Amino acid sequence: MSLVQVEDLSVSYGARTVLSRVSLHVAPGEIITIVGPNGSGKTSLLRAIIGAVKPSQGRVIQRNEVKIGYVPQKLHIDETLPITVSRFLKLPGGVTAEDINHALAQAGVPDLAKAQLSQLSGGQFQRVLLAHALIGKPDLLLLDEATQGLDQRGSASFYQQIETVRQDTGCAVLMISHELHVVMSASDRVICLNGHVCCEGTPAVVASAPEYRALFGTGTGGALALYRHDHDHDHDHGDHNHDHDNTEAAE
Ligand SMILES: Nc1ncnc2c1ncn2[C@@H]1O[C@H](COP(=O)(O)OP(=O)(O)OP(=O)(O)O)[C@@H](O)[C@H]1O
Repeated sequence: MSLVQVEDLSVSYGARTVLSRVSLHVAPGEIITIVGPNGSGKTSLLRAIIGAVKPSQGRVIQRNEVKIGYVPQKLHIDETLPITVSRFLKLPGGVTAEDINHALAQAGVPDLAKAQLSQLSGGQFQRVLLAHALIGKPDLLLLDEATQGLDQRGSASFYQQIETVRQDTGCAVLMISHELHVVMSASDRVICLNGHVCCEGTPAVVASAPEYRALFGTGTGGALALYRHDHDHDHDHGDHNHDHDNTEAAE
């Protein structure tokens, strides 16, 4: 049974509809990447799934007692606030030192418990946010542009970490990619959102193509893949202003 089922979901802010009749499901252990242009409703979709935004139509059905870990797009920490990683991870309450060490190890930063939050690098901070989401032992991890601000190698390394987490815990992952055409190669499915579900499919893995190497070098360990939209189907919508065909390497 699906962990989460989104049925015919629409989301509006005032008179403005930003998501229109979106349906998708997430199966246990599956990795799904959502791509789409800025403002296409990606964050709104994740927020609707966690119940932070009310649908104007349709519904989100969660499997009984499903646990969701959410890594938000941005988290503003007051840099003058002295707070250690360990203290930050304790904030949900009822969290033991063992839970913290375990989550940090799963997130690939076992030695950061005593570090100051404000002194972490971008990549370390993302991993601490990941650890925060992992503390509740989620069945589903929701990641909103978790690699934004990281360089390609940093993104690849983060994606490899996510893959390890999936292998170790069996959790499903629904993540938003901040790039239209580059996704985690371990994605089982890629869904392109543009207010509605524009199209979906598997990522074309072209790690050996010269174009891919030119873009990403060879040091990413195959964690990144280009995604090419598969346009077998018709597009009746007039609102497609993003470029579908810049990844010739996937041909
Ligand atoms: N709370 C809100 N109130 C009003 N409008 C909002 C709100 N949140 C988002 N929007 C608008 O809804 C649209 C979709 O936003 P959303 O953040 O879901 O898109 P996104 O695909 O995640 O964008 P980005 O890639 O830029 O992060 C945007 O035009 C945004 O300005």
